[in-house]
Amino acid sequence: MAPAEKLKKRKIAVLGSRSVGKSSLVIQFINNEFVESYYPTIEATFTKSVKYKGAEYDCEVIDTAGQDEFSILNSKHAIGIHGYVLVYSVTSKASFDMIQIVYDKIIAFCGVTDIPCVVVGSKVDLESSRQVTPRDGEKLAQEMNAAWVETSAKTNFNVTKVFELCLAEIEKRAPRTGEVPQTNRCVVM
Ligand SMILES: Nc1nc2c(ncn2[C@@H]2O[C@H](COP(=O)(O)OP(=O)(O)OP(=O)(O)O)[C@@H](O)[C@H]2O)c(=O)[nH]1
Repeated sequence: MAPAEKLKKRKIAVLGSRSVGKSSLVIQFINNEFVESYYPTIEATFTKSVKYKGAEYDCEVIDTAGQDEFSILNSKHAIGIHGYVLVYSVTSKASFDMIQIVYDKIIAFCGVTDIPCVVVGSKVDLESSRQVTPRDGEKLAQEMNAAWVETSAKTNFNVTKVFELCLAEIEKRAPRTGEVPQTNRCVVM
């Protein structure tokens, strides 16, 4: 097998409201650690090789700054991205409402009707502060034709699963490997 066939490059962007635990999720996935203190992210990119369903993936994970309804989608978070991890906190209804807004921005920017995506309810260890039910999370993901999962970066619950589900969503739509994701939008650089 040629090296290019062995290692499939996949670029995954992690988006969502501020402080929902995007960095914690990514750091738990990459470094297997949880940091309690909060430092707002500007942007950080991490790489990790992941073995999934017999194939080796070279994953580039982009941890973005938190979004709100007024943020403009950064072209770097749309062009060349294979899949999306959209994170809300189960303890914040406002962050859950932001998922649809962010999703709509990606769809509009890319000029497509469907994107490989996993909707993630984070901080599930804080059950007593829950504001978003699993049923609501799952329903929203279904409407987006996306996967859905609840996680805790703190207890390392379902963290790897997030990225496996994202790879599965990517592969579902792009069975031929190594393709650069398509956008229908012209971009003036
Ligand atoms: N209890 C609990 N706290 C968490 C979890 N994940 C993150 N946190 C805490 O939530 C706060 C924000 O986490 P970050 O990972 O920095 O959030 P973020 O979404 O990257 O934030 P921005 O960079 O501002 O967008 C930190 O104090 C974390 O320790 C979790 O699974 N459980």
